[in-house]
Amino acid sequence: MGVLEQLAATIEARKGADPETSWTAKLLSKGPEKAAEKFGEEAVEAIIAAAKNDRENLTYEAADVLYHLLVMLAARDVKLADVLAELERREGTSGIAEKAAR
Ligand SMILES: N=c1c2ncn([C@@H]3O[C@H](COP(=O)(O)OP(=O)(O)OP(=O)(O)O)[C@@H](O)[C@H]3O)c2ncn1[C@@H]1O[C@H](COP(=O)(O)O)[C@@H](O)[C@H]1O
Repeated sequence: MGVLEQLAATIEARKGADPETSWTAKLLSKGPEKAAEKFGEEAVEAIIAAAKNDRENLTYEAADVLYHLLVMLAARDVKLADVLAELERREGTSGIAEKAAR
C-alpha cells in the first residue's frame, strides 16, 4: 500500500473517532464545507510558496494539500481509489488532444 492509500485508510478510520485526540476527527466533525474550506486555505499557501519559488515550503505545503484533499474526499465519501482510477483512465491522453476532442 502506498503512503496516500495508507493515509486515506487512516482518515477513513478516524470517522467517528474522538475529536479531542484526532485532528482528522475534529475536522470531519465540522462538516464537509469546513473540510473544503481548509483544503482551499492549504492550496493557497502552496500557491504562495510556488509563486515565491520557496521550494522547501512548497514541499511542506504540498503535503498539507494532499492530507486536506483526502479529508475533503472522505467528508463527501469519495474514494481515493476512484480518483486514482480516473487518473489511470486519463493516462496516455494528452490534455491538448482531450481539449481538441471536446
Ligand atoms: N498528514 C497529516 C496532517 N497534515 C497536517 N495536519 C494537521 O492539520 C492542521 C493544519 O492546520 P493549520 O496549519 O491550518 O493550523 P491551525 O493551527 O489549524 O491554524 P488555524 O486554522 O488556526 O489558522 C495541523 O493541526 C496539522 O497538524 C495533519 N494531521 C494529520 N495528518 C495525518 O493524519 C493522521 C491521523 O491524524 P489524527 O487524526 O490527528 O490522529 C496522522 O497520523 C498523519 O498521518
